[in-house]
Amino acid sequence: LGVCHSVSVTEIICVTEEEEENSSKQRDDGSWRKIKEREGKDCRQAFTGKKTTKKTPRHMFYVERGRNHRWRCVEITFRCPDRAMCQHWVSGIRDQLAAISSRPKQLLVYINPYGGKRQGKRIYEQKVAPLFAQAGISTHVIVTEYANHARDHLRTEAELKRFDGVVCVGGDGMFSEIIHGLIWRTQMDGGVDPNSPEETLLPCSLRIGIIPAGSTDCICFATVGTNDPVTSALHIIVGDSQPMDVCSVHHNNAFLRYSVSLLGYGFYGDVLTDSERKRWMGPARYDFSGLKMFLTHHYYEGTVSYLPAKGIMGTPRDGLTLTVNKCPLSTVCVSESEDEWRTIRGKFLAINAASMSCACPRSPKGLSPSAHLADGTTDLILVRKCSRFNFLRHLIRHTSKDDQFDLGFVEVHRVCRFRFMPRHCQSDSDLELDLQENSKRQIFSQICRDHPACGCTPIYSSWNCDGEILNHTAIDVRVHCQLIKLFARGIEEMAVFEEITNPCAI
Ligand SMILES: Nc1ncnc2c1ncn2[C@@H]1O[C@H](COP(=O)(O)OP(=O)(O)OP(=O)(O)O)[C@@H](O)[C@H]1O
Ligand SMILES: CCCCCCCCCCCCC/C=C/[C@@H](O)[C@H](CO)NC(=O)CCCCC
Ligand SMILES: [Ca+2]
Repeated sequence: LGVCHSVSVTEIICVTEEEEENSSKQRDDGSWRKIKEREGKDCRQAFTGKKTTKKTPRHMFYVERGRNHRWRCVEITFRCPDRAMCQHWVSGIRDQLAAISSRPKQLLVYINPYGGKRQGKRIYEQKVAPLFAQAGISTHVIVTEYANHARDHLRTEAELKRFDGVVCVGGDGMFSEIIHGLIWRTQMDGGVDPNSPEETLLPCSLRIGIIPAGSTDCICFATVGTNDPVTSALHIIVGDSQPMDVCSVHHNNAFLRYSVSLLGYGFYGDVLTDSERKRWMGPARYDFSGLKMFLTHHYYEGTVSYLPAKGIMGTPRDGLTLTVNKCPLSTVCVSESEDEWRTIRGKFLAINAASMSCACPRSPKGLSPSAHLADGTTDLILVRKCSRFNFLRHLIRHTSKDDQFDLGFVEVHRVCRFRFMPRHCQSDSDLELDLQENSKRQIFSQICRDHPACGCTPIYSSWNCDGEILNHTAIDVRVHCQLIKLFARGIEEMAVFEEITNPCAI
């Protein structure tokens, strides 16, 4: 009593009416249902000014915040002796909900039934579909039958005009399929050539929701704050919008792939190559291959050149984390002239470009904790050849509050473009020599597999591009600011429960 409980209209999922009071009753469809009474006390008072009434319960479903950024849908029952007054409230709430134009009404859903622990279909059917139905969202669901099914459907067939958004049920690999389909389609429809690295790409208008059902799910974790299907479904229903950068990756002016999370050469490339052979292990394959590649301790030589970002977007060492929809005021590569480029040659254990924090349950603060999702930059992290002990210190710091960049062999640059050239790729004659050298080394490394201390190292690693292996090692990467939008709002600071305004609402 005397407690004031308020719910923002933007966080109401729906209101429903029951025609009779708290007892078993017959519904129009002939079935029987017991009305549950829950938590209605405070709000019942707000509606009636009286303590108890017994007529015409109205149920309101709304978002309640739990721990660790999790959201739940909870129900409140209102009772009111005055039917007209009650009706007035219900239709008032419904009108206000209908006026929120950012809420999706029709969604195109792709489910990868083989991602993560192969639970995608069950997760969607049991946890997500009932919420969408309750919120009055209609869906067209496609369960994929093969890899790239979703990408190809989006590229050519999907009737995108019918929908307000696309939902991806799966992991980072499935999300990657969705963005490849959507970005490609958007460029084709707008007459832009996605093969040219110099083209300014057209932003995609449809928002994407991620229902996590993969192995790492780092894009969901880093944009919502948790890997929880119900939380993601609620962010979709309330119509959140979070813009996000996308990197295009080219090789010799030919398009290879897009990346939104990690582009990693060396350690993360090798972990991925090794773990792909162990898909049968499920998510544990990354731990196994991670340990193996840590022990293997390969380093790679090459040249990294980059265009530093300029503007007011801070540095990777700021120690700030992304908070709710704080969009950058300005970003950017002020000039793209050649003399702005910087070049670093060396021997690297890892070259990582993190366009967002890459936070995931393995590393709750991520590869680059202050990386912004939507500032048009990526954080280029160079880990030079060092001892196993030092590399372990660097890795362990991803799991604690310690700064993983505060080590002599690690450097980090906020950039909007970069290129990588493996050392042995620099000219055709070099390449021939190196191919010979590489095959010799590979024979050696075969022989020396059990003796990692002897230092045999293959010449090339591979690029891990959001969990997919790239076919080329020499790449040209460019960040496209806010090319896509998610049904998310970044990670909320726990104190910010009241009205949240989006300074760059779209
Ligand atoms: N029906 C399907 N059959 C086989 N592969 C599929 C199918 N649908 C999608 N895929 C592919 O499965 C791969 C893995 O999917 P997903 O990303 O959902 O799970 P994951 O790899 O376990 O998780 P994460 O990417 O988070 O590590 C993706 O590259 C996707 O292209
Ligand atoms: C001794 C303890 C050391 C612990 C060190 C933990 C450091 C973890 C950093 C995690 C970074 C994840 C980056 C995410 C990349 C995704 O785009 C990609 C696709 O899902 N996942 C992987 O490549 C899977 C990558 C898996 C890496 C292990
Ligand atoms: Ca970024």
